[in-house]
Amino acid sequence: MTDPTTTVASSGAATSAPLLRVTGLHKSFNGVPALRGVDLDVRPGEVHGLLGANGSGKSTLIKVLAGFHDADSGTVSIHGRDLSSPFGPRGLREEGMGFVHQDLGLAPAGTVLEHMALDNVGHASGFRRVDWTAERTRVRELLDRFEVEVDVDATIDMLTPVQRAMVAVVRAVGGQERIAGGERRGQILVLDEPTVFLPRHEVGMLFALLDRLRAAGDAVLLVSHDLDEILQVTDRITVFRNGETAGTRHTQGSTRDDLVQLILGARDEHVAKGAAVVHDDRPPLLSARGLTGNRIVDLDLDLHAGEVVGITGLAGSGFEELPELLYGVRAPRAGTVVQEGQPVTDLRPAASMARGVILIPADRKGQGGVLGLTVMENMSLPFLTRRARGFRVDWKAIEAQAQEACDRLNVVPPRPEAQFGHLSGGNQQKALLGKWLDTAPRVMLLSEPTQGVDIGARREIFKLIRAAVAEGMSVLCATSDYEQLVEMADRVIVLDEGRIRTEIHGDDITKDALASAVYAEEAS
Ligand SMILES: Nc1ncnc2c1ncn2[C@@H]1O[C@H](COP(=O)(O)OP(=O)(O)OP(=O)(O)O)[C@@H](O)[C@H]1O
Repeated sequence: MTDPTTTVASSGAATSAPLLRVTGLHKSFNGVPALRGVDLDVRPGEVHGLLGANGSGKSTLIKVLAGFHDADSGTVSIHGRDLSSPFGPRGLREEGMGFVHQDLGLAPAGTVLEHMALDNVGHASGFRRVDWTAERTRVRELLDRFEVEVDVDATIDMLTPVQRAMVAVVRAVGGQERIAGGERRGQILVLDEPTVFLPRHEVGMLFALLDRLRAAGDAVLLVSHDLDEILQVTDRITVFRNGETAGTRHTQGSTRDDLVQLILGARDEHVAKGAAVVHDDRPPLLSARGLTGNRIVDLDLDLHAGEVVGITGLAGSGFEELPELLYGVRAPRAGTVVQEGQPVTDLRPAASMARGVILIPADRKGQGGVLGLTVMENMSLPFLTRRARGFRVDWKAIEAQAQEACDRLNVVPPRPEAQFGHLSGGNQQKALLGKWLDTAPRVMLLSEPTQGVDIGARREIFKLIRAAVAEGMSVLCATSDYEQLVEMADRVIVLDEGRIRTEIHGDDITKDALASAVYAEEAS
């Protein structure tokens, strides 16, 4: 089923000898294979995309390279030198690899200088005096070289999101430069979904930094689920499918459909949104009047049965805040909320849940699920009391329900007893969504619901949500993912500085229309 790696003649980076070559790498967890002989090569001066459905093995490969897991077999060669796992706790860092994970690994109170110096200080053997003057010069030079304009004495919490991401990138590259010493070798930087937490308008700044790494002869392995982003920024793309390499393509000449086909092993199946049957003859399921929060100012909103309402805007425009205000995670400064004609007096999460209003937060690891519990335990949390008879909990019924939900949602692995924290990110999100849909909510408040979710699973999630909406649920979806809004929303509200700038309906919701509404000049 594996399609041999395509080698297309091209100029420059794509034809030089690889900086990193992975051959036949295997890794199983408790006898279940996660990597089944993957191959990958990354060349100097290229940004190489790594794509694959949730659970296809991308993170497992990165964790092997980073020394977090040992591979069962296979080789990795860097700069032409063959190495075999285990690579030790520092992984291949000493060999010139740097890793930037989604959370960036930066402490809010630490300064840029402290973070960048940490690698040198931390790995010196025994006690060593830190020559702060020399470190300051080195760090400034490094930041200047990559044109990252930040004050080395600024603490991380003073930086913008993209500045933080750029510091993490330069830190990863700089750390290896120092370790390698002497003549500068090409570095290999692994970036795991770096744009997920970035405001849309800042993504370009990070990509410009990747261009500078490319020009310096470094290589970047970029993991992402965003096909447009991958097509925009990479030179070549490797796709994993079920722990195998499904193929490698040159980006130039590849289309979205080609990639979807490689990822899913099937053609893209667009889910038609269908005409919404909005019940605006009845009282809205949820209304807000004069709602004011930290960013949102005096907002009026009605959510009717049978509709998906999108809300978007620039980062900081307030759209991110709305689900939390309506759910009661944070108290509004002013305004009223009415549910089906009844004023809401207790606007707190537990009371919202009891009224059938649920929130699925963006940060699923931090807020949505309990990593140490099983899938079944996570899925059953919302209705444990309903499944209890006296002091006894009907675990058989819970297990049957969890199994049914895993099958329906295509959760991999489809085992309710699997530990939730061992599921890939997208599968965690599907499991969480499944549990909430099973509570038959009246109103679902979503915040970036398919972040880190692969294209196949996204479609499944959209289908489930549309089905629940057709039954009379109402959805508010706060996201900066325009594609998601095009696919899902019946109308989209665009916020600007906390106020409604415009509203786009039905077929007028296109990526272009959303982008121009979001970025429109103040004059509008
Ligand atoms: N520590 C672990 N224990 C057991 N199984 C694991 C562990 N880590 C990963 N797996 C399994 O290995 C497979 C590959 O997961 P991996 O996280 O590498 O996928 P991924 O491609 O990174 O997915 P995503 O895009 O969702 O992040 C999955 O089936 C996952 O459940």
